[in-house]
Amino acid sequence: MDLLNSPSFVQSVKLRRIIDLFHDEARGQSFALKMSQLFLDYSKQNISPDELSNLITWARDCRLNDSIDAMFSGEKINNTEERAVLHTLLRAPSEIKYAVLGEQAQEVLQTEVNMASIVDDVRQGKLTSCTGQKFTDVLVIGIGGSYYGLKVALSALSQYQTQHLNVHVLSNVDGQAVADKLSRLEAKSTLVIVISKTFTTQETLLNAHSVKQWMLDELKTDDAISRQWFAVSSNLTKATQFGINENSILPMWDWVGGRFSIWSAVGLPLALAIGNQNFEKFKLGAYEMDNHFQQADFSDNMPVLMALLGIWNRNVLGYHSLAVLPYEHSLRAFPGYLQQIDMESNGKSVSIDGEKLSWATAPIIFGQEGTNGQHAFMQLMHQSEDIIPADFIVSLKPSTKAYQEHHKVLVANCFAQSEALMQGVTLKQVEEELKSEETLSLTPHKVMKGNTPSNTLLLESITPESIGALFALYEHKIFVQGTLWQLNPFDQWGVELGKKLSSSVLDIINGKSTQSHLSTSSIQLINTFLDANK
Ligand SMILES: O=P(O)(O)OC[C@H]1O[C@](O)(CO)[C@@H](O)[C@@H]1O
Repeated sequence: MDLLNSPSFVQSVKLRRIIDLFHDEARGQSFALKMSQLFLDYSKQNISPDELSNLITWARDCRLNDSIDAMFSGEKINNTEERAVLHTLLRAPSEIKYAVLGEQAQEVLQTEVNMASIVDDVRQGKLTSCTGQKFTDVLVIGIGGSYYGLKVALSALSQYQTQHLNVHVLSNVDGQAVADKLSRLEAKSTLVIVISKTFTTQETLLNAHSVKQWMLDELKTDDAISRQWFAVSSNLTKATQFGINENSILPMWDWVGGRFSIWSAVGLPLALAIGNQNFEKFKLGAYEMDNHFQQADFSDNMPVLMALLGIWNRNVLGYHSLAVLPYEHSLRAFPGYLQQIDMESNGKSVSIDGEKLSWATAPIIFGQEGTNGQHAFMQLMHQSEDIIPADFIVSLKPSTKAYQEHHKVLVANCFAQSEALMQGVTLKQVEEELKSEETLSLTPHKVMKGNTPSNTLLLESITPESIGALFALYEHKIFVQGTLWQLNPFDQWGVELGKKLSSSVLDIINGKSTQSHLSTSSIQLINTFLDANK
């Protein structure tokens, strides 16, 4: 990755004041881009027009276009798992599905039809529980990619949800999380959906077994499982062995990565909440972003620009984190979702061919809904030595008609924070401000470094389309970065050791084995736990 990284050049860019780049009065306008319901302002990034066009040329020289075509045409770009990466197909029209998948497109389309009819039957009360009740609640059991996209989309589109059906998502294996969920449910009116691509994930299976036992204890008939349980998985055998009726299992395919799977039948709980039409609009918003991504020149291509600016901050300016700041209560889970989709995709140090990489890759992603972050970590972002680039996300229209004044204040804070992060306060400005002698000692404490780069993403309003486009925007940004970092963004081998060791620890805890290659620290912890639970 032969990016411009002569130390003197990098130093000159870091010392440059972003605010000085606005001497070019057209900067605000030229460093902004509108795509359907999204507007991206990247003018507060620490990059000049020439530097950006060099980056774009570099991306072209890296044959990024070929990589994009390879993904959309179904090449097995996930080489370590020998899989294609075709989550985009799930939101594409059927003719494109047939063009890429051939006959298998039939199965995909049939699954969409089956899913849509389940949604209608449940929402219209045609599908009822084993006691004949209409369903009032849906409990989703899944983790990681089988949970996060749903969690975000459900809260983001809460205003599009029917009042008759509450959707709950259970991911963590902590018994308290299970107890909390079940305490709000009645077995006779609860539909359960187990989502697991592999149907082997420890947390999901234990949660599913406990919920199954709860329902059997409550309803005392196996009918409950065959009538009220659905599964979404690529492992139909395991799902049926668990006891779910074969006709109630919706397939996933290995060419859909877990963290990119909300567009598949994994979206069933979302469609149940917002209806089939809104779910189609959610996919349509993403499909529009797919077309933009495939067709727009890189200089006007939102995912590519966000990816390149992220690489500029990471690999040229050496910034190690990215703060994701949604000034939108309904998007409060978005930073967590990005932690999975970005850090599980690009959190790697080996190339797609297995070579050790000599450059940095995925940034550390963190964030919180605005304005909460301002009263938490923004102090560090304004005054610590570390520069932490940020993505601000805000809707122009309030999600609720009430409290209009609140939205003005929210938006004002959002715009103010990106400006404050850029401007900062210099020593001279502080001194000028601090008129009186006695406060002069405060001067150094009030200096704010500024020069922190940021993007601001405006959504016209929170709609299924705009949220679909937002998801697809970040999916493609992450794919472009992984490609230009020459790694495989679609596997996650790094999660395996923890899973393996958790089984060894559990075996010791359950007295099934004493043999362990664990450290004396972990052995001590286990013994302390066992003593406490004697
Ligand atoms: O859908 P599954 O197979 O239960 O996996 C859940 C999650 O676990 C992971 O494999 C990580 O452990 C994620 O990639 C995946 O989304």
